[in-house]
Amino acid sequence: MNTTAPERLRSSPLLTDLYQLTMAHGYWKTGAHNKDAVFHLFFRHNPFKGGYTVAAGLADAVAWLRELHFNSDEIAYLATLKGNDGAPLFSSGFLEYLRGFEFTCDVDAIPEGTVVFPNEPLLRVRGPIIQGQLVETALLNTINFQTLVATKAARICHITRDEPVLEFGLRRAQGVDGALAASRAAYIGGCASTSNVLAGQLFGIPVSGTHAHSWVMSFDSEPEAFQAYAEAMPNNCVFLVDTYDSLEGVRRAVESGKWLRARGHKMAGIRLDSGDLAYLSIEARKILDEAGFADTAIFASNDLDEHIISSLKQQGARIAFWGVGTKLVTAYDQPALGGVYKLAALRNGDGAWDHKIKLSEQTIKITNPGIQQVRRFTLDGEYVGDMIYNEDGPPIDDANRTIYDAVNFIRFKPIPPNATTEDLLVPVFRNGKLVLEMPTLEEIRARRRAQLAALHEGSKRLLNPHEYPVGLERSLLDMKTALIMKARG
Ligand SMILES: Nc1ncnc2c1ncn2[C@@H]1O[C@H](COP(=O)(O)OP(=O)(O)OP(=O)(O)O)[C@@H](O)[C@H]1O
Ligand SMILES: O=P(O)(O)OC[C@H]1O[C@H](OP(=O)(O)OP(=O)(O)O)[C@H](O)[C@@H]1O
Ligand SMILES: O=C(O)c1cccnc1
Repeated sequence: MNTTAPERLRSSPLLTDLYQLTMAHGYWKTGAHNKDAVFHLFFRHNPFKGGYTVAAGLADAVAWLRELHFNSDEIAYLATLKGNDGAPLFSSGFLEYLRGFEFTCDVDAIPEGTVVFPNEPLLRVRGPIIQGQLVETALLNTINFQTLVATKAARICHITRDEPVLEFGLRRAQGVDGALAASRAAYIGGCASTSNVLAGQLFGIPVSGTHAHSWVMSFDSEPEAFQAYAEAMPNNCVFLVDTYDSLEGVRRAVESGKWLRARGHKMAGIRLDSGDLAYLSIEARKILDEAGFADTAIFASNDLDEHIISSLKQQGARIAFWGVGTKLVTAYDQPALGGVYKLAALRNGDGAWDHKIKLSEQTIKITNPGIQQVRRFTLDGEYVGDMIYNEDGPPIDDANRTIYDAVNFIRFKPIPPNATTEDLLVPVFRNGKLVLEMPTLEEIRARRRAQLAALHEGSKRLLNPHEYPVGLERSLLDMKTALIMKARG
């Protein structure tokens, strides 16, 4: 077996489900492969029972699409696959087609860092159906996970407010790629730094860290450990105080803090990693303040998430830096976003679009047709509703901006006429060529910050958040209803 360069592992066209290739073979064989189609990527529920979601992962999706071609190793591998009769799974003609494959679609997407909601297309692919189909799995893989973790990070950071959240997840993340993607997404979502040094090098995320229990345990006593650390790392001193007795540990840290101060350095912090973090942080704060170390910060870690942090704050915890690992990078309480990718339109022989819906017993799973765009309405700096409309439909009646719930049509909301508008999907690829100047991570973070600031507090609370209004434009609703009626005979 060939060893493949690690970069190719992440950009390979074989990063897909086999069925995408069997369908591609089918489209090619029936000659339908170049029919123009439109697909949308969306999710049906905000994760973590929350009121919003933060889009992330587009940069990786774009990187994958830019590299989309089949090299000779990949074609050779596909040629080895056999059907259940022992004959080759794919015909040599199809493999030749793949050898010359070029991505020529138009892609529009909602930029990373944007606050998004259920049923909104995060990404839209328009072009030959064989291409739109072949990219499904990789797009879902990159966008689902990073969107999930960026949202988790945003929820945690919303609760800590201005107090920095340090992402400590590498050791518990889902493998190497999961860790890197999680560090990137966590930074987009609002974390201040990562402990993952490779993510620091690759993405330019600030790195930070303290020390572990093993450092303390490797000395005969805790004071010796702190003193040796102060001497070795005088400009990065956060002492982990809970190896034996947390409050006694704080008193011992103060002694090394005095040593640091006498030499012009600073005891940056102490870290609590077990026990009652509210009580211990309050007591530690008193010890530090009384010893003249008011500028020494208290760091805390230990299986934290937004709910525990919220409770700790209610208990008056005096924690200034929050180290969060496992529950952030694994999205512990909801390990998948559930984003899907669905066909919405197919061009017919007359050159017009045939709009498609998928029916389901579950109303929520009935897809929305159209060539969708999302229009966001803002009033006095606050988002008041999002309208999903069909770019192929009649012009939007600006005098009637009512949005209709996609699942329950009798729920609707009129949008005030003086609300300003912004269309969220922007061109990313045109005819297979990248046309979007990709934003930096800092720009993405700034977008997330501004977006969350414009979202009503009620949508951001942890418990029973307000459901942000998202609905269909009237003519799209009418089209959806007609398609459902037609499909049901
Ligand atoms: N005051 C508090 N209120 C709510 N949750 C807390 C509080 N203090 C700590 N926790 C959380 O409780 C969980 C368990 O902490 P607990 O003190 O029971 O065990 P621990 O400190 O992890 O024990 P170990 O010594 O095995 O590390 C952790 O997720 C921690 O963040
Ligand atoms: O708790 P997390 O949010 O995942 O944050 C990272 C954890 O990793 C380290 O613990 P370590 O690997 O030493 O394990 P332990 O604290 O569970 O003993 C650190 O002390 C944190 O407790
Ligand atoms: O720097 C730290 O304190 C750290 C890093 C990784 C995991 N836990 C803690």
